[in-house]
Amino acid sequence: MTAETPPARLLPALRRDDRGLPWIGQLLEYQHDPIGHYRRKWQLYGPVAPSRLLGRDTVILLGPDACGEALQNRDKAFANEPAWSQLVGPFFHRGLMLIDFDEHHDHRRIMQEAFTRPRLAGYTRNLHPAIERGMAGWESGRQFRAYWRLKQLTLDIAADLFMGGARQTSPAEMDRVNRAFITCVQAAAGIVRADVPFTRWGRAYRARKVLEEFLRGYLPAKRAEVSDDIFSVLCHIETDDGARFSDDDVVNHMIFLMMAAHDTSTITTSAILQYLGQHPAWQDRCRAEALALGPAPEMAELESLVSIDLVMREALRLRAPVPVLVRYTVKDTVVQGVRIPADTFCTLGIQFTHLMEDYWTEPAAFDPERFAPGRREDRSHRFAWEPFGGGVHKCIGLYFAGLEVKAIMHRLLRAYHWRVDPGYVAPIDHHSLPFPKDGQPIVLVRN
Ligand code: HEM
Repeated sequence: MTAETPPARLLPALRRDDRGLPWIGQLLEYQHDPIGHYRRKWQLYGPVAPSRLLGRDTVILLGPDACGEALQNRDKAFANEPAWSQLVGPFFHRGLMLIDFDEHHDHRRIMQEAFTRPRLAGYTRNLHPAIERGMAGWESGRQFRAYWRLKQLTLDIAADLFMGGARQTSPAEMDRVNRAFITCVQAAAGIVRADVPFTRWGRAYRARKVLEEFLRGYLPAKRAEVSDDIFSVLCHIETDDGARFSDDDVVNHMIFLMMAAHDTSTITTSAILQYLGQHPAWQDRCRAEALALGPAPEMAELESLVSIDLVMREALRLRAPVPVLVRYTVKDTVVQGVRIPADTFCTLGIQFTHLMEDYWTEPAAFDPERFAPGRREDRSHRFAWEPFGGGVHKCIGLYFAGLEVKAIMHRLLRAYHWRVDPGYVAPIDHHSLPFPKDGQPIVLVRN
């Protein structure tokens, strides 16, 4: 501590009237209205707020300064594995997000090789046929639930791009694998957190086994032959000094990547669909850009879709697919002058930051121009806009995600137009990642 640094303050005590239910604590209040809950916490305690969740004391970090400190993690006090493993650990263990410090650095260095620009350009070329196949049966003029359609689409894209279509797999087997992924993701919302039959966690333990067996079955073939799907890429990539992934690493990373890639992209595309349906002028503007390109644009062309890019950024702000990050302190640390003891579970309120009036004008309004040159409200603070996280665990797939979302929107806009009631408010389920409970009904009409 320097002479000017004031001594760290103690974490405020949790008020008697702010404890929630026995054991569950404030989980239900969060799930009912996350932003309202965090706003109240911010008013009561400021950026480092005490809470109680599922029988344990928890700290909520609010605002870009507090979240930024944890993400930068200068004193290496915040670890990912002990935090995320409590939410999704048994099902996504040893995925990149659930590895820490030196080991994480080593794995990330290898995985980076799977996301270089030439590789991304290759994935982009494969995206278009996968999207075309996935959207082939979409009807015109009839209502359907957009969220579930898009979820199926992103799963199909992932099967193609990540596993090379898993060519010897029957549709029934692929369906079983897709359902296993969904089951693992849904485990995050489980209250009973053990391998107990008929619970979300119990089902997810069995689903993880399905995924492991499936991927292990393909491993020898993927090791033997080089192809441009991510499964094969993970089998063959190597750093300059010869570091490679073991078979276990490949299986663990594949399971995590499939999970990380599909729900997040589904949430983003479905939010964009809603906002463009409610803002026809933006839809027309985005369509004009999409029509100016050919049917299967290259990576650089997708990157030139300026309006779709602005809309995507705004959708990620308003409906961050990962609204909260979690961390666990492996030693005492200080955030915003408040001492957080070792062994504390912390949540970082990313979505809350995205709606703070200090950094955004009319934060609840859909206004993609706020990201345009000249305004750049996302630069109001280094950590004002963090849908992909920050620091060493920042999303490694963020460019891939942008390309996938733009490729889907490019095809949708060229083929269809649609309207959504301006008064429609998506009824969001906040049990794990935020999704519209009504499946987001929509009518797409062929252009
Ligand atoms: C709109 C889409 C996406 C969003 C909003 C998103 C969001 C995030 C966030 C917030 C993190 C940080 C987690 C933390 O700090 O604890 C993260 C990490 C990660 N994401 Fe994404 N993601 C998206 C798409 C993807 C895609 C498409 C892939 C893979 C192709 C991917 C792979 C990963 C991986 C491997 C990590 C862990 C990185 C590490 O720990 O080093 N994500 N993502």
